[in-house]
Amino acid sequence: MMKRTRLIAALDTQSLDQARDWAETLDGHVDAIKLGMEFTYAQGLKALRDVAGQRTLFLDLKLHDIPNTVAKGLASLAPVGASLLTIHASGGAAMIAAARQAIDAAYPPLHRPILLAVTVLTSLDENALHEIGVNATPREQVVRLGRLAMTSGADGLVCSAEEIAPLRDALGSAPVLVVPGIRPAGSEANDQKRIMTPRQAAQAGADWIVVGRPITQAADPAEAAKAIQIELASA
Ligand SMILES: O=c1ccn([C@@H]2O[C@H](COP(=O)(O)O)[C@@H](O)[C@H]2O)c(=O)[nH]1
Repeated sequence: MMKRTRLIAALDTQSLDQARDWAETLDGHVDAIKLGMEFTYAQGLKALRDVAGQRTLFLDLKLHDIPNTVAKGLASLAPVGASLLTIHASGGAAMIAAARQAIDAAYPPLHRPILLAVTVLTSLDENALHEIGVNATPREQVVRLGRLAMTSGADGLVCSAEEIAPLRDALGSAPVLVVPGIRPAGSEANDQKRIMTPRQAAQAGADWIVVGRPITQAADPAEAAKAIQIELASA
């Protein structure tokens, strides 16, 4: 039987009141909330715990530094109690391995977060990759970085829905695949370049999808989340 694709709402705001309000409004309509650098830099770690409460928290800080710094950074995040955490796969094998070790050492075994490596940001297309000196298609680069990340100790990957099938072909069912760049039909792409609908991502085999503005900027965020859940359930 196919696993259900779960919905993470990205609560991208600097405001504590706004994040709390969205989290409460979306209770029962989403499976997890995402807080990232915008909220964390503005409000700090204690506010992450306040907003998350008993909810499943995807803490998307995308750590990318030398191995020692990433390891210490992840250890410092342990009190937040996030269920999913991100680092950049392009930080390299030693950095990813150091992140793995830090999580195994600093987090209690029953509360270890899923360590996700971001492959190629969903805001990048092939031209943008060429501009930063990567002469590969997003698909080739995602599979290359995905393989590196999984052999270095990551539990899963952040990718666009376009790369789910090639990643499954290359790496099988083991990686947890978390997929942003999701746009319900008819909604604006904004700064995202590699996008698919919730249904397409679910059909391709996403474990989780991450949806921000199509929910938070909707006239009725709870209705927008409900519509996405209906789309996921019927995929
Ligand atoms: O490659 C990536 C990695 C992370 N994100 C995050 O997902 C959400 C998407 O928000 P939308 O408003 O639905 O575009 C956002 O928090 C990003 O930081 C991503 O988009 N792409």
